[in-house]
Amino acid sequence: MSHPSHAAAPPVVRVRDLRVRYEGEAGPVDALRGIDLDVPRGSFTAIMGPSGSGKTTLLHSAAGLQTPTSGMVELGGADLSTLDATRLTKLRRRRVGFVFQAFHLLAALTARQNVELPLRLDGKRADPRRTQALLDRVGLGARGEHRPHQLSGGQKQRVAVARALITDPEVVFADEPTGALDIRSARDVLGLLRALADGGQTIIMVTHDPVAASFSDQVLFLADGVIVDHLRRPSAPEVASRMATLVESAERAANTVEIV
Ligand SMILES: Nc1ncnc2c1ncn2[C@@H]1O[C@H](COP(=O)(O)OP(=O)(O)OP(=O)(O)O)[C@@H](O)[C@H]1O
Repeated sequence: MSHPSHAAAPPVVRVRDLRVRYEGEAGPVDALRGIDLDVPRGSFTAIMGPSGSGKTTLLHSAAGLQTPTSGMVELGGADLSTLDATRLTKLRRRRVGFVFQAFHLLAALTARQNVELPLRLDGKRADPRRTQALLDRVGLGARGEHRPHQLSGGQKQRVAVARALITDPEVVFADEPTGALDIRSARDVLGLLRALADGGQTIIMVTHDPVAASFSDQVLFLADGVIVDHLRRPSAPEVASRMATLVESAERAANTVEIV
């Protein structure tokens, strides 16, 4: 969890009784079935759970990328359900940052231009000193003029992290940020995320990897659309063991359905 000095501050993300139902072809799917969550400012939270447990749905709902069926999401004090489409777009552009598994950098742009893109899309000018400071922060101070094809996977993801930070967002949401990286680059990126959280940046990350989760302050375990467990100051073996239990019971439940 966050440093004790943050304890009295209001949570940067508040989720109450969040529910998401998809109308699937084979009938409705309740992807989230009543999530309550407070995320302290400056904390690093990992979300884990078996495939289909609702991780991505939770991340997207908390980030304002999708509208829940019911319940409340508050981000930096703004209740997302009260925002019209224009305000929601502004909130997504200015107050949240995203990091994706597949980097999503534009191939034709340099690292510097990729980092500045969120500001340009918002009709703003980038301060070159700020861009340079962010490139320095992610260890790519000398690579600002490189294009994505001239960078390694880990370097591309670090550009993506700098891009997520350019608007000084309330929260950085990361969806499997190390899923496409080798072990060493993954650790570099996780170390960077950890350092950002230590510097006060709030980070929420979906991951399948217990080692990645061990860089966080707290791990939330989802199963079948509810939070069933959480670990503070997690170690990778502890996370792996809880995940193994969850996956086992998810498989048992799936088998039961087949037998019935
Ligand atoms: N657009 C959709 N329409 C119908 N069902 C959906 C849709 N998106 C997700 N689902 C279902 O909702 C449930 C939760 O999906 P979600 O992608 O949030 O899980 P997840 O934990 O992120 O899974 P994974 O680890 O496999 O990415 C799953 O049963 C999934 O099949």
